[in-house]
Amino acid sequence: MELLKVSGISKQQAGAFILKDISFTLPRFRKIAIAGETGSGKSTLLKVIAGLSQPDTGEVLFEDKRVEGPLEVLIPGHEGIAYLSQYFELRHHYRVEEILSYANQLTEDEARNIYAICRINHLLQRRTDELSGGEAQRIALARLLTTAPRLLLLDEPFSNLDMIHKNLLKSVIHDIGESLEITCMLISHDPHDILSWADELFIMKAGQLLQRGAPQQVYYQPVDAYAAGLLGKYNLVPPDGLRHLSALPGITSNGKSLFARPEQFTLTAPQPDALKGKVQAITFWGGYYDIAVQVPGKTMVTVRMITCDVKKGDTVYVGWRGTDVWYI
Ligand SMILES: Nc1ncnc2c1ncn2[C@@H]1O[C@H](COP(=O)(O)OP(=O)(O)OP(=O)(O)O)[C@@H](O)[C@H]1O
Repeated sequence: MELLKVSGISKQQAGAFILKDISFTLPRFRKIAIAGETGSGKSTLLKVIAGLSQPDTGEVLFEDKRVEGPLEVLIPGHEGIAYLSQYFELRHHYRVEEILSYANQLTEDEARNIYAICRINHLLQRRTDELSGGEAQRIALARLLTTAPRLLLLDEPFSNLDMIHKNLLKSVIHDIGESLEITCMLISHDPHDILSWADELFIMKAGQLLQRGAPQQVYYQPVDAYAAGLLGKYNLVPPDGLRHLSALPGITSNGKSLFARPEQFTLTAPQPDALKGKVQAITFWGGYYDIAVQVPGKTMVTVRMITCDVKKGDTVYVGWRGTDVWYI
């Protein structure tokens, strides 16, 4: 049985589509990351799935039961689905333990396990107005988890967190997936948050589901430049430029543009299947360098290297690392 079946969901606002004919199914215990430019409909999609936003057409089935929208029920929401908004609120002036015990549908041991996973044991005696933003968020998350959801929807959980709290929350979300086996859909703008975590990526564009696939697939085989750009830097060599790169093994001129991540190129010793070029710029990013090289046909390519022993103006040779070639 599928956990979730979304069929033909559309929603318009002032004549424009916020969501347009979205359909997909999800099995249990999956980790789905949703990426898309701002305004592409990510939050609205999660809210429709949670029963918090009313679609114009289409339906959501959760465990074979239709999720009713807010216009159809007295209290919006659906049993078994938990949605954590970016704008969550905890009731003021309560002790954390009280807030948690109101929502709790679990045994004491199970609830303790969730508090441990969410790293909030040390906060239970605090009042809700004595918490940092990151602490309050983990409590809001624990509160949702104690309602025993089977589907957890997280709307940009990493925004507004510093690196330390972001990493802490990443560990929490990782542990939720591992130990509680809850299906989770998460929205994030940052490729670092999602590529390593998700089983599958959903790319949204203008209210539509543009691409769906494993992180490696969407990263190396995006359907277009929009999907490519959401996941990091890339090279796109148009057909005109590609005619001059035929020295690279496996690369052909087929009227399309060559798509390549910077790490698919490398700097190499002079050899027949490498492109002679000149270094135009070097950018240090901490763990690697991006080296902009002008190759034949006046094409600029970015080559990513862990070390860098060249300087601007040097003549270099650009090789292909032998990974699959992708055209868009
Ligand atoms: N309640 C609403 N009333 C009117 N327009 C809305 C409403 N909610 C969303 N929209 C519009 O729908 C579109 C999609 O919004 P949504 O918040 O789903 O996008 P998003 O991809 O989550 O964006 P972001 O990354 O900025 O959060 C936007 O153009 C937004 O202005």
